[in-house]
Amino acid sequence: MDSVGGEEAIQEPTDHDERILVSVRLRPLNEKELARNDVSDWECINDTTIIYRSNLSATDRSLYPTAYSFDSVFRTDSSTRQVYEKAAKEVALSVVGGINSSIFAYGQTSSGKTYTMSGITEYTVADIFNYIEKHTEREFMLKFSAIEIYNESVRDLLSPDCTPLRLLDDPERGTVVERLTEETLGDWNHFTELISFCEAQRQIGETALNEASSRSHQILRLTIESSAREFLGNDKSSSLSASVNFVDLAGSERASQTHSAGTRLKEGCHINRSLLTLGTVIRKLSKGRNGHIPFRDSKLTRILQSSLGGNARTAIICTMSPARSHVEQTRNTLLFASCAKEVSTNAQVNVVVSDKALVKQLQKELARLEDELRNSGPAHLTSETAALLREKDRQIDMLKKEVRELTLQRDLAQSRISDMLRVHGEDVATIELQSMDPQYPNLHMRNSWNFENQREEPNVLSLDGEESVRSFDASQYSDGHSFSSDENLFQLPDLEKNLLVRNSPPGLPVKRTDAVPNDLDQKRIEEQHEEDNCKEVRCIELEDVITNTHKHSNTSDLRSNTYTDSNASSPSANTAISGLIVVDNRDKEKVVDLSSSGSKEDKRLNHLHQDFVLPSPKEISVCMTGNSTSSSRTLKLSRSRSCKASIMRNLSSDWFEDVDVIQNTPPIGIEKAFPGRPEGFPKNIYALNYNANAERLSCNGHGNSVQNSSVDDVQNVKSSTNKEREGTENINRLNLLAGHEVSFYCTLLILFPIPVLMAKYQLTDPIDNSFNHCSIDSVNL
Ligand SMILES: Nc1ncnc2c1ncn2[C@@H]1O[C@H](COP(=O)(O)OP(=O)(O)OP(=O)(O)O)[C@@H](O)[C@H]1O
Repeated sequence: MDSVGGEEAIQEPTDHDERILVSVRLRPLNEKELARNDVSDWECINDTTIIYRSNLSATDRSLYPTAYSFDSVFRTDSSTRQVYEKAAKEVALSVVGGINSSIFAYGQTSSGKTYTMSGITEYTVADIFNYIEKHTEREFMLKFSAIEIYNESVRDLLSPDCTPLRLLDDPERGTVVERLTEETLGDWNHFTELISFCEAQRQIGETALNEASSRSHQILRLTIESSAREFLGNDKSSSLSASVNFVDLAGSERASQTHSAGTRLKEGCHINRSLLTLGTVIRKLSKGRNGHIPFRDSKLTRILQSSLGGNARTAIICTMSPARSHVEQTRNTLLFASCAKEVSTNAQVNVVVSDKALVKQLQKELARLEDELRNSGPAHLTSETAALLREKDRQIDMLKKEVRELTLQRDLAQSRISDMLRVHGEDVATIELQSMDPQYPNLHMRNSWNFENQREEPNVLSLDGEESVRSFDASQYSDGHSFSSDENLFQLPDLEKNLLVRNSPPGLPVKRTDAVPNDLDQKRIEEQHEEDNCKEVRCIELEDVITNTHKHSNTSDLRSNTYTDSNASSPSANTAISGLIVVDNRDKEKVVDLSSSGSKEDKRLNHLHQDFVLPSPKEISVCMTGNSTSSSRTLKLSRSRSCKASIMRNLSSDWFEDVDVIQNTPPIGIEKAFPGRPEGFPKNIYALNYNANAERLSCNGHGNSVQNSSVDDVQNVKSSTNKEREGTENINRLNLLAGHEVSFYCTLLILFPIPVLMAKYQLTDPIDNSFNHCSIDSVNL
């Protein structure tokens, strides 16, 4: 039911909340009460106040009030007409003005609810008929319906069918009863017939307190629709529609008082339960509409929801018995009434617009909108706006032409660039093929660029395979460092290459140097990497600074003493720290190539190695005792560009020239006590590799005489350098001391490059290879 405010409102809508009108009616003592000499303890002292006259005990006086005030109180001698006139008429007759209204009768069983509500219903209907008769300018339509809620089932009292009815939620009308009979009320007689029919249908039972006790809640509804006869059939036609509910509640009762059992007891339970919900709703509504109101906890409150706190005017008449025997039930009724008078409703006039009026109104609105649309067309464009649009169109055409020209120029430039790149790529390929070393094809397998990046940022590639390869040799280090070892890469060049290619992330290009580059940039990058690769060479400069006289100097001591300020974290730095490794990628690549190639040279080397007998560590230690105990040296490691340059030169044929020089280098005096090593031998160490066993042996102190000798050898080398001028005399002394073993060394050195020997010894038998123990690389002499 729409409530949009009407053009024909016959009553001003109530824009403010209105309290429920609450009255109390006190009935006289009935025959049964008089028969048991029950006394009346309640008295209406005025039109609004009722008091409890009996003397209360101290306890009851603190618990219960003695006076209750309401909108109206009616004495025992008050007629129903008086109750209606004062407590219900105004509210009930609001329905004729389009306002919903409800009249409740609430009280304990046999208190006079039915007696009161029957009279009020009749008076109301009678007054409505009178109103209709007086307002002939309006056309009215009355519809009557009646339901009862018996044991929580809704029943149509105007229908002989006792089938329970369902409750539906209508968005406009709220809760409605499905298939409820609505009888159009014709006249007074018709009304009385319907009332009589409803009374006959209602569930009535006999209890100890009431011979004709209503065992159900009864709701009689009268709906009134009215329209002004003046506007009937024209555009201004509208109607008012409202309903008035006459609610005769079942009486609250105590089974002990009603002596109910069986069916009556069951009825009493349902009655009390629904009344309890009604009391809860009223109590919550009396405290405001905040929070949840349990309207849906019972069908009674669900049906009366709008009447209790919505769009309706409501009046509650509480009936009570004055008998002392019912004082407790009477107090409950007064408590309910006290809460109910705090509840507010907000009733509004319900105006129903007719379909014809609604169509007229919509057509008028449509015409207005169409006019607005026509008036906003292009005909109303000003000349200034049209000129602006033409200018914009001209600019758009110019921009389109410019875009076409630029597109042609771009395509031409791209074509030229493609031709240049094609020609340039062929040149680069030719250059790269020519630059590859046919003797060491595997040198390109190890890309220095990748190697450099792996050393600086090992996590970039995150190659599991590579890490596993590195960890293989890292485990050999006695100090537990897991840094990468270049030697590991050299031992497995092909594996690394495959891993790099296979395991490289998609976004990270892995460059293989065995592939021919296709542009000059690639070649430039490789050259740059080769340059960077050379920078990786660490050189060890020996200082003849005698810091102490450690008798058993070893590599670990050297490391701890020398690199006290070394915080290098790169693998290169770590390598240098751990084992005094000097890395020259190119040297290593050559070593790998030679060691893995299985060449004749390699086989010869193996053969020689089998026949090669080194002096025992003990013998060397004895021989070196004089120098090793006299001084130990602090090694100072530093980058040296000159060292790098020297190494790069020695990688080629210059290396053999140096061998000749070394071979001709006169021996020095130190070799007097070192019969197993030639004087010039250290000069040719380019890439000596640290071996874990070396460090392990070095920890053995005096037992590692070879390790000790390696340090002394360095000193001896420098000493010998200073003494080369002594000539052939020293050579003879060296030959005398070294005997045939020294000669064998020299011969071996002449026949094979030192790096080949070093690599071979390291790879084939790293534990017994005494060269590894020297751990000195690239000595600048
Ligand atoms: N104000 C009154 N004056 C004289 N008699 C009354 C009055 N109110 C009620 N009675 C009588 O009391 C008896 C019980 O009344 P009524 O049936 O209306 O009570 P009730 O509240 O409807 O009971 P129930 O809840 O059991 O239906 C009836 O016989 C009725 O005539």
